[in-house]
Amino acid sequence: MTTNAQQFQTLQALSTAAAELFCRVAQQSLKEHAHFTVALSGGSTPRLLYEYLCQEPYLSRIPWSKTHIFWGDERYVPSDHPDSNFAMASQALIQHVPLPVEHIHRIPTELASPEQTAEVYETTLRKCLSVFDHRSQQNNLPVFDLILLGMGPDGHTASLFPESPVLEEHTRWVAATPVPNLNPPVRRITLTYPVLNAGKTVLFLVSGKQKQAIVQQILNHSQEARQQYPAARINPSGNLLWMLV
Ligand SMILES: O=C1O[C@H](COP(=O)(O)O)[C@@H](O)[C@H](O)[C@H]1O
Repeated sequence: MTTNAQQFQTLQALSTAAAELFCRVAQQSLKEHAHFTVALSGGSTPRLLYEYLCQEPYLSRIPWSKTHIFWGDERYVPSDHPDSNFAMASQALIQHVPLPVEHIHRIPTELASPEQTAEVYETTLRKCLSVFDHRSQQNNLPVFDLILLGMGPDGHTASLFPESPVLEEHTRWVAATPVPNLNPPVRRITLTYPVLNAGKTVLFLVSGKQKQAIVQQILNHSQEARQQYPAARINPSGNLLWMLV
């Protein structure tokens, strides 16, 4: 794994750098295996990146007809709900680019429960990624070309929250999880560590002064950070990049 951290002065500068990286990874992936697979994150930070990707100079550099979009996590809400990660990405990006509809692999939150949603999404990942042969040699895990992640003020990433039992999940690729301290409780669906850590390039986009101290502890590989902050346990086999503002 190689780790790299970059600090930016503005969200615009961060989003420009992230858009450049997105294009580079997409083009490289196409050379390697004729597809580009990306897992998107939710939250507020990546929205500007998504808006940039549907404009030049990025739009025409992305092989949309060979791109497959997945999600790293989702709230268990309808797909047009204001809290839906799919809805955000759809409004900011997907509706504006020539992406074939069958390449949009959203987390199906219309199913009867978050558990069933997680199971069905895992089956989707297994089917799609075996067709593309995006599997790691050793343990047959799916290997996304690019995984975008964010980090919450409690150190959560995707929907891996501090002290959640899902942090210890080693077998399932997708899991349902409660969100601590929320009333009424909202449930979520998340990719698990084995999948996130199999990513070829993992890019964290983190904004907010209050998160900088946590990121520093994570970058210093402190043992406390590893125990306290789920984001600290993202150690992919591929490249790990942090873009901070
Ligand atoms: O809950 C979530 O938040 C994190 C971080 O979001 P941000 O608003 O601080 O950028 C995000 O990565 C995750 O996908 C989302 O579900």
